[in-house]
Amino acid sequence: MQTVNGTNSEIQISQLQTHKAEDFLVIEGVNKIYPTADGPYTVLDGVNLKVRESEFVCIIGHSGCGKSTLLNMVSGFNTPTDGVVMLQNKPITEPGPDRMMVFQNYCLLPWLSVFDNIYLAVDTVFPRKTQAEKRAIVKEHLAMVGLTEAADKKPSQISGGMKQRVAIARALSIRPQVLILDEPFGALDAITREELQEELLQIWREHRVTVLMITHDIDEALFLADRLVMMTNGPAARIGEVLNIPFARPRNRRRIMEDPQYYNLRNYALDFLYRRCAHLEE
Ligand SMILES: Nc1ncnc2c1ncn2[C@@H]1O[C@H](COP(=O)(O)OP(=O)(O)OP(=O)(O)O)[C@@H](O)[C@H]1O
Repeated sequence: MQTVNGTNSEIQISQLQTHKAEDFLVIEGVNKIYPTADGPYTVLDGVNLKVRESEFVCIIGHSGCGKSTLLNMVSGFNTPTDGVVMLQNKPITEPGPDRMMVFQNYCLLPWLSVFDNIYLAVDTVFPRKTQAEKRAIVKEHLAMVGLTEAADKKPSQISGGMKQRVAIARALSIRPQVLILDEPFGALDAITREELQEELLQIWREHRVTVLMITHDIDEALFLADRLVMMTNGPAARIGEVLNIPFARPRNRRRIMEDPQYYNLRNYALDFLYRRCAHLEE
């Protein structure tokens, strides 16, 4: 074995670590068939994807192609008909606090305050921590999303953007390894959406959490992701192509939009979604 600046064992260890980092989350040969009144309905057919630790991956595809079905298998709320989804070499068979989901419709408990919505999650996952420790975690995460002042408000008293900040803070407060976002900003106005994208990038940078995010917005994906996974149309959808997004981080929206590569990538993705994914299906 060739050695460079070190012993054989050092190189073997670094190779192992590289291998492990690349195989952090593995989706392998996944098919999903739903039984329906009209017979079996194949939603996903042969989906394979490897996600590195701390990677930010966006998933795009036409409505109904099976994006949520796929991410629900990562969260453990759904299971593949064939194939396997593994996190750090362990098959995912059920939901767990190592994988947290954030949905478009926030899913906050309306009768609890902002503070208590997060506290409930922290208390459930860390029952042995003291009350003071749990309150400190909640405060830290409220501050992270700029909502310290809104701690005592009920969800009905805050805006959609604030609700989504609470949902993100709640998801991160239990320190998941994977953050799964299902169109999290789909219901927000354009300005709030851009603000939250910036905040999400900052949080991701600080927490180094692995992110899987469904979006319908190519610009959002180009701003946020390391890779954009483009799915073919359903039924029997699969991953058509994966686009590497090369922009340096930290990203500046204006700067990347001035980069000629931006429009090449954007046009490439649009072409895939509106022309080639249909062709692939044929
Ligand atoms: N439990 C189920 N039984 C039968 N069919 C289902 C079930 N769940 C989802 N489907 C169907 O599977 C397909 C994929 O649904 P899914 O929600 O995963 O798509 P999606 O790409 O996330 O859609 P959207 O972008 O509109 O949210 C759809 O045709 C849906 O109707």
